[in-house]
Amino acid sequence: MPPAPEVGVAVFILKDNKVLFGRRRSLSIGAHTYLLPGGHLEFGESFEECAAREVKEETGLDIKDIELLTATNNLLSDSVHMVAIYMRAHLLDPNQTPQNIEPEKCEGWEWYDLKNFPEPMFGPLREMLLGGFNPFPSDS
Ligand SMILES: Nc1nc2c([nH]c(=O)n2[C@H]2C[C@H](O)[C@@H](COP(=O)(O)OP(=O)(O)OP(=O)(O)O)O2)c(=O)[nH]1
Ligand SMILES: [Mg+2]
Repeated sequence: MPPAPEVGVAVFILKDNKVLFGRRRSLSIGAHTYLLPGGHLEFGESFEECAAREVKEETGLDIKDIELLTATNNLLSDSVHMVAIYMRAHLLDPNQTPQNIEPEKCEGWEWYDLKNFPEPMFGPLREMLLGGFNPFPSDS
């Protein structure tokens, strides 16, 4: 039997007109590419709870106004089928700055303008962004 699909939750944290990305170290999926903060959905968690937990664990940031945006469904390798749930959120305290809490996994977190997003971007995210996906609220 092939392994079951996994569920990942990733968060577009919006600050002014920028979004937070971090470049992944050589471990695991998406090695050396830029990803949003996020991780696997745990048993019984809501998407919002998972988003807040992963963002806190990886960046130390507290977020608010956590909302569902979209999902992707990708075969990332022969053995990994990932359903990724994309959320957006704002900083609870706009003056808070991200910390690199898992330096063994991530090179560091930076704010980027999506018109000029960093490369190499994680494949499924690059497809979304090149396709014009906009995580910002339409009234912003
Ligand atoms: N972090 C993150 N994961 C993403 C994104 N897009 C996407 O498909 N994923 C998928 C691939 C990842 O392997 C999967 C889970 O995230 P992760 O790899 O960061 O997992 P993690 O180690 O932080 O968390 P965990 O397994 O310890 O719960 O979600 C994204 O933009 N950011
Ligand atoms: Mg992660």
